[in-house]
Amino acid sequence: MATRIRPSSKRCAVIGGSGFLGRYLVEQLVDRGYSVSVFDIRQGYEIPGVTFHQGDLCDKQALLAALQGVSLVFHCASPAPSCDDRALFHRVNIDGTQTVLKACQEAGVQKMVLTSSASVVYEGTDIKDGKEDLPYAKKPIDYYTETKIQQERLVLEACDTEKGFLTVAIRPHGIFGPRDPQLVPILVDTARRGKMKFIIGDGKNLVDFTFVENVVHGHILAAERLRPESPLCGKAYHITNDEPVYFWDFMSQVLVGLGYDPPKYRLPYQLVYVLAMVLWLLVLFLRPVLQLRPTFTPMRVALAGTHHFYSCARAKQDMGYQPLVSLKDGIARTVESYAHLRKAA
Ligand SMILES: NC(=O)C1=CN([C@@H]2O[C@H](COP(=O)(O)OP(=O)(O)OC[C@H]3O[C@@H](n4cnc5c(N)ncnc54)[C@H](O)[C@@H]3O)[C@@H](O)[C@H]2O)C=CC1
Ligand SMILES: CC(C)=CCC[C@@H](C)[C@H]1CC[C@H]2C3=C(CC[C@]12C)[C@@]1(C)CCC(=O)C[C@@H]1CC3
Repeated sequence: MATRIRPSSKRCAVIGGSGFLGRYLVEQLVDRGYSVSVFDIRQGYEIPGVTFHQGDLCDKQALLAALQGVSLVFHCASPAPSCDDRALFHRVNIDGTQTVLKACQEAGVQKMVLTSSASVVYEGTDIKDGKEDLPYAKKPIDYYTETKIQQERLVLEACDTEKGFLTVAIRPHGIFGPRDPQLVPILVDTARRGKMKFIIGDGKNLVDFTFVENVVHGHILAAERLRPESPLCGKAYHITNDEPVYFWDFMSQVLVGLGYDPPKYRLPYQLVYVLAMVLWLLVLFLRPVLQLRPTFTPMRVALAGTHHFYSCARAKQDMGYQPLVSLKDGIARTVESYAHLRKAA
């Protein structure tokens, strides 16, 4: 029989630690004196003292090897929302998360912090100052959201104070910052292709964009405050910058910061949404013969034209959360870091 190493409270594992958020989390944990193991299907970087375990989270044996002696697990792995592969989302976010839970329990892990998403309650229509008690979306906008809902449910239901296995879910929204592979690169690519000329709707829809270091701060606070007697057990928490911003102002600030023109012509939201729907149906119809990836998907149009901002009052109350970096500073640091994506003079 394999000998089990006794878990140490400062020993943690970050599943998905090679990703955008995961790497920031690892760096901050190391700075705070944790000993960190990363488990991911890819190794993106090296940090002295951090152990990398390359593997698929659907493989319990591979996970067990990485979880030896670990008392705290952060699970922030997921396929990218843009991949649109239902089977993959299901396999990783649902079946894989069940495997992670089993492996944690077998390895004697005591706490697990899941990176969920605020979009688990979003159905493509306005959410203003949404609280955590909103019901899960009955009609999720995509497969990513559908499987994030089931993932969050599984993790929160696994919380069991008697067995000594505690869980909590963090729901960030619109994470951005230096090294983000999605938001700024998609935006710049769209601008370079001359498709960032239009504002969808009246331009006054408020949205949360959250600087990555604030998201990390929320995760670490949650881990450190998660105890058998604490209110965090089995609960979900919104973590945002707590400064909702007009979606189109945020986009314009990033674009202008990088030397591109901001969008200025208005298009009615309903019209663009219907056009995106038609285009999407056409793409589905042509899929057997032609692989197309339209910029304007119904999901993206909804994100760009509706309100979706969330209250983080519960995180403030239960874990003393306050954002550390303001939106203004976060945008400035992000723009500065993407010098290579600046418009050529
Ligand atoms: N980026 C955002 O705006 C938001 C992200 N989230 C959540 O935050 C988490 C982290 O997201 P990002 O850092 O943006 O994504 P990312 O794509 O940069 O990182 C995800 C990591 O998971 C790893 N991974 C994927 N499948 C795996 C598998 N089968 N086994 C092991 N590792 C696997 C990937 O290799 C990658 O390193 C995800 O759970 C995502 O759903 C939630 C809300 C907003
Ligand atoms: C707050 C939140 C959930 C942000 C999510 C980030 C991405 C979904 C956005 C990042 C760049 C955005 C973008 C569009 C939609 C939403 C994003 C992909 C458009 C495609 C919307 C329609 C346009 O006019 C072009 C936009 C490019 C950038």
